[in-house]
Amino acid sequence: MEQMNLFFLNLLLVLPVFYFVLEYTRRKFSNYPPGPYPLPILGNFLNLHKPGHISLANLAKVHGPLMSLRLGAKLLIVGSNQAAATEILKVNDRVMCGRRIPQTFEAVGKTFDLVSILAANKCNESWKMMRTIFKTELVSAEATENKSVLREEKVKVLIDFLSNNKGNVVNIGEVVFSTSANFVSNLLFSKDFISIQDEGKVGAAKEHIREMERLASCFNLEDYYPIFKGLDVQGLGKKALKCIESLNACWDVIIDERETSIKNGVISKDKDFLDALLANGLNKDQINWIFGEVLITGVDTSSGAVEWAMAELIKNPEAMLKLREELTKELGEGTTVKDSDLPRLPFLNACVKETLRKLKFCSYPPGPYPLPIIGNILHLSSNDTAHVALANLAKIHGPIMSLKLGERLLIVGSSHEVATEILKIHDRVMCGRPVPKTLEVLGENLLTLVGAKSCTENWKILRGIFKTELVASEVINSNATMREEKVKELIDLLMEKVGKVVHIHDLVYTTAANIVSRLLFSQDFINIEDERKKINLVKEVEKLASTPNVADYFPIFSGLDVQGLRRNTLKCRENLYPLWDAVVDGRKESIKSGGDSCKNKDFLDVLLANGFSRNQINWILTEMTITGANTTSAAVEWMMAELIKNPEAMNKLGEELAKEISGNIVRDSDLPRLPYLNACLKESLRLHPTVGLVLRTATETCEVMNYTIPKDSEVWVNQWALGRDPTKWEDPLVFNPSRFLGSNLSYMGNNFEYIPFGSGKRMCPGLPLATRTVPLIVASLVHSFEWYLPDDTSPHELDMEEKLGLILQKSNPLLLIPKLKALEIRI
Ligand code: HEM
Repeated sequence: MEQMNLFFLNLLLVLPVFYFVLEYTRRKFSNYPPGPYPLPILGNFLNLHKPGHISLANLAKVHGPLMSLRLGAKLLIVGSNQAAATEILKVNDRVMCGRRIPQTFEAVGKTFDLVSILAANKCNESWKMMRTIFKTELVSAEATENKSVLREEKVKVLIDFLSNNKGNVVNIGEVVFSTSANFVSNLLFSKDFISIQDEGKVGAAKEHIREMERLASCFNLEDYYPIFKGLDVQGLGKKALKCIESLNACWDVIIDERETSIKNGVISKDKDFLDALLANGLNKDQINWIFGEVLITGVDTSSGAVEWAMAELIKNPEAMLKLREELTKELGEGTTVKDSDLPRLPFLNACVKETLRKLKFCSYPPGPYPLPIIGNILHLSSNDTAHVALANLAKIHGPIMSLKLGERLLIVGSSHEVATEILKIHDRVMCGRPVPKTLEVLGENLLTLVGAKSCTENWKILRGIFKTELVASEVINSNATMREEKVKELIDLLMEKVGKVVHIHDLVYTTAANIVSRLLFSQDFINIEDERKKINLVKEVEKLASTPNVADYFPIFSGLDVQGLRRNTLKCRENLYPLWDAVVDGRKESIKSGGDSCKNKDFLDVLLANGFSRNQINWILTEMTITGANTTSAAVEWMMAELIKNPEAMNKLGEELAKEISGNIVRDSDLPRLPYLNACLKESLRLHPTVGLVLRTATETCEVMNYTIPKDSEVWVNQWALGRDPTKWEDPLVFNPSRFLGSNLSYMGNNFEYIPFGSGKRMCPGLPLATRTVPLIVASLVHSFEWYLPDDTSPHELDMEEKLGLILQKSNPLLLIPKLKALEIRI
């Protein structure tokens, strides 16, 4: 056995040495250009941690303008100066005319016997034929000149559309996409492809085109490791086939119509690209592919350039003014720009050139080194919880960072400037929320606020109902007595536990869940005495929803349930939904029998009146209980922990309560007279924002702090890091409620150094309820009892370790012993 171990140990030592000797010899005798040393198997992948073009530019500074790198089993040569470019693209152009086609499209090519311009791997006969047709039919000087009227017509449709939408928000990228898609489609087959009004269709076609682009640029193991060739382990080939089929369906009808017309002898005198392709004997699949290629290369690039040019002009009012002046001077007020006017507009031309120059450099924010395949997952699985790990990374990489989590791009903002850009300036775009694949098992049409992937119609309706039925100020005021009653039940229970150790979070959880359930369906959900089973059920759903699901980061796993999360979610639903079923059935019965007619309508009544299904209602009741109960109890637990750890603050709060509260019970109406209590709440939320990270997704591509944030990237704002930013807070780690006394700083989402409730469209709608419930509970606990740590632990030994699930909670639950105050406070 020992000998075996020794053998393997020797092998381990010898293999790397052998590899480096081999690589050294190969380099020495192969005369490849210089370059960074490749690692075994991986090669130089780790050298490309920034967006490829930037890493390569940096490497060229070290290794020279002509470099060689190894990517897995592939050799890559990179030229980075004029001389290298001339040698590659001019002197050796004949030899260097191949193009690498990603393996992702290998299956597509084989299935459809494609001909191609963009994706031809060499300059073969079919490529030559296609290029000739392309040049003569689409982009020859004559064709360009002939089509100037067509271009002007399409631009006029755009201008008319914008004139009809004066004062409305328009998505420039989308409408220009239609204009440029129709211009190209008229060249291809003499028809508009997309109606400018039809945003939905624009979206679908655009999505297919974008998906193709994404798939083409996706890292595919097969490209670099021949051992994987043909296996499609990442499922990219399968996806590409599906995407092509969806794209093809868009113009199959057009090709069929044209073929029928030609068969029937109906031939238009203006021949177009489609006529030329058919005349050259291309079949339908081949034509579909060529249409796809031309649209991908022609439409998205032009509409993207217009969108960026407009964004630059809006961002630079001086340039916009100068351009307006040029247009007025050359063309006069209010005239339409003609194709023939362009040569007289040098500043316009300069603006386009400058946009294209900048576009070349647009890149993702900096960030730590992503490993192949797993990306930066290890950076978030260190000993620190995600918010702390990200705050530490931000100290190195800056307040806006990009990380790769498997195949997902994650952008993280950690300063108030970045938070302002994400949650205020780009709020409309950043209003998506990442939703774990685990929850998809609950059905497609979930009724959800927190889990709405974007601000859908159902989300709007639900947020409206939430605001009017749960947190409108008259509702909050009229429910004050209910909240006081629930808190009194908690205090009464604690009276029976005087001298014993109590679990603060669990006790308050019941109170908070019942306050929310009273608002939702006018009943208690959990028996205050002890209903651990129900608490556990709700917490289990929460745990499943917050457990990272590999399928979210590696789409290859999306059809599987490797961690059993979906199976367990279904199991949980089986146990939880019957509890809601009983509530909903009871309500329906009572509505039928007319018994509810004199009762004030609650949230459930409104959901039923809006015709939401049983499955939808069950989920929203689950979600509301989770968000309402857990955030409130975690906030109370943190606030009590800080008060215990800081006896001075506890004494000061006790004094304020003794002075201001006339009876034994703290009332809701007392809260405005308790500024120190309010300051304690704010300070506790600063150090322990209950959500930790504000999670969003970008619903469109946009630019934040001059970096590109692509559509569908996850965007997190680290509110924990904002609350502890030493450039914004004096002694940021010290619990000092007095910093908020006399300060205007509020949690209403306008001060971006302090956003415990988030900000913008998706800001916490429960704020009015939380900011009345949390201080009422804490004030009642402090006013009624003295609090001690078990086992004579001294306050400063209390640990404040955190754990981050859906919310940021105390890692070790706060266990305290209540003792009656010297002057007994009880009614
Ligand atoms: C101290 C207590 C609480 C804190 C610190 C808190 C914090 C937050 C934060 C940071 C967000 C994300 C905001 C964003 O994306 O900009 C959020 C969302 C949300 N919160 Fe709260 N929350 C609290 C209590 C509550 C309560 C009591 C309820 C309900 C009864 C609630 C319901 C919600 C809902 C429904 C959302 C999702 C809104 C949407 O996506 O449209 N929260 N909360």
